Amino acid sequence: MSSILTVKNVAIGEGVPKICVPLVGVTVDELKQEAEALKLLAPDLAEWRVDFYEGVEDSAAVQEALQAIRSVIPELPLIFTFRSAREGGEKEISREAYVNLNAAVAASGLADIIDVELFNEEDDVTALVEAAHAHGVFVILSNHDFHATPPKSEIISRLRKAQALGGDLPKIAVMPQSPADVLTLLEATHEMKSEYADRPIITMSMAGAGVISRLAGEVFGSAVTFGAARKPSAPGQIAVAELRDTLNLLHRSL
Ligand SMILES: O=C1C[C@@](O)(C(=O)O)C[C@@H](O)[C@@H]1O
Repeated sequence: MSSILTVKNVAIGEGVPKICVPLVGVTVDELKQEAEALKLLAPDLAEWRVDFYEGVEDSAAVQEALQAIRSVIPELPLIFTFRSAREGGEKEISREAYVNLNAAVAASGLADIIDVELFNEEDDVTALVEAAHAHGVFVILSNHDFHATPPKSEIISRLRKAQALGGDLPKIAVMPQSPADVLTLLEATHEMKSEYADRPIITMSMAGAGVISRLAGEVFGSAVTFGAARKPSAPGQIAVAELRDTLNLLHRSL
């Protein structure tokens, strides 16, 4: 597999890390307004965090919102993400609902990438990866620790598992308790990228201390960085314009 993943015209894994902006609206109207505001920021990708949406448990309402978002940003690669409460998201839904939700969106042709949490039943993960790929949809296999930073070996082992299970973009977000934890995430990223990954990976250390990891992906090996429009979807996301300036500054220095 190539170490670059091209989604619409965006080459993930090449050059400057790609900027993704999350949509976190509760209603369809809010989502439309957010999508309009996001368009002006011209990010490389958008992520719909469906766990914030009031209609998340109603499949017709999810399709309606997805169509509304798509009508505003038809060309932008779109990630569909239900982030569970146990991994820092807004809600918890049943195992069956999670699988059905993601499978329906993968089949709809309205999202380019679905985010599947690695720590689901392995059968569910494999089934969702297969279903997505059957529809030409890519998969982020993700893991989040909102409390701590696991040891380097554990971070690498989770990213390798995500790759082994067929995730097109293995991803991990961890919380630093100290500057040393940020270094652990950066070292794990660099080692994964240089020793094991045959595809782009996404990593970040969250909150203020971790901001450096959202800026330095091109140096250490993370291909996508999440920036905030109005409201961040996780601690440590910075505004898109500042993010872009810093990414470009680092790119020019390399
Ligand atoms: O997993 C991620 C990364 C993230 O948690 C962050 O820290 O930027 C933000 C989430 O919206 C996204 O799904």
